[in-house]
Amino acid sequence: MVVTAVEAERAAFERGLAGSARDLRAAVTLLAGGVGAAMAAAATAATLAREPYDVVVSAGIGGVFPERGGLADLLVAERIIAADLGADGPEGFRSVTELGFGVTVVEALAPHPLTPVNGCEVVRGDLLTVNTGTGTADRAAWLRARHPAAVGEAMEGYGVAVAAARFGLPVAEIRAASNLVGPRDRAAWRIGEALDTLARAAVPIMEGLLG
Ligand SMILES: O=C(O)c1cccc(C(=O)CC[C@H]2O[C@@H](n3cnc4c(=O)[nH]cnc43)[C@H](O)[C@@H]2O)c1
Repeated sequence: MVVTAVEAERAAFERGLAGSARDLRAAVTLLAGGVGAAMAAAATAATLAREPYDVVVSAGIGGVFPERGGLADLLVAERIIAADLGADGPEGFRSVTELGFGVTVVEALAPHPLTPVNGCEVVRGDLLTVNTGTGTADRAAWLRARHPAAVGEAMEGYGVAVAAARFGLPVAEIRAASNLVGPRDRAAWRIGEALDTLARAAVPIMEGLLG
């Protein structure tokens, strides 16, 4: 099953699968589950409860750390990390794991091999799940310092990962970079190009995961 946040991402993935030689479109359930980890977790869990699946993929657009990649690159998670789930205080932020409440880091299936998709680089590393999209250099620097292996951020991966784990299933997260993580610059977002990358990556992603 592939879980996106919004319909445009779901449709892009479907468009990509429609071109597959083997009938991947029939083999893959595509779900637009909503924006944010809570919406993603609820939608994923509700769907997983209805029928069995082999693997769950969180897919969509996301922000890329500019020193790790560029716009329209494909980001592949090696780990999915809830980056701002915790508590702030005078000594700084502590994750819920550091507070003794749970797990904020989930190992991900990173499909191999995933070679450049129509000229776009494939960048592997940690993908951060945030509740608030980064909009300042300070926030980007804070995330970078806490997560040196992070390649990008989005808002749903951890929710999908938690739901998949509840059903004993492996999870992957794939993001096509629509924007840079840093000071807010909405005019610089390249959502159309990112959706094209997502469409072109759909078949290699699913072949990499399903074999
Ligand atoms: O308007 C803004 O400044 C802004 C900043 C970050 C995120 C948003 C969204 O509306 C994101 C909603 C949607 O897109 C994914 N996404 C894409 N890029 C990012 C990002 O840099 N940080 C977090 N989420 C991102 C996200 O997964 C949501 O599904 C607006």
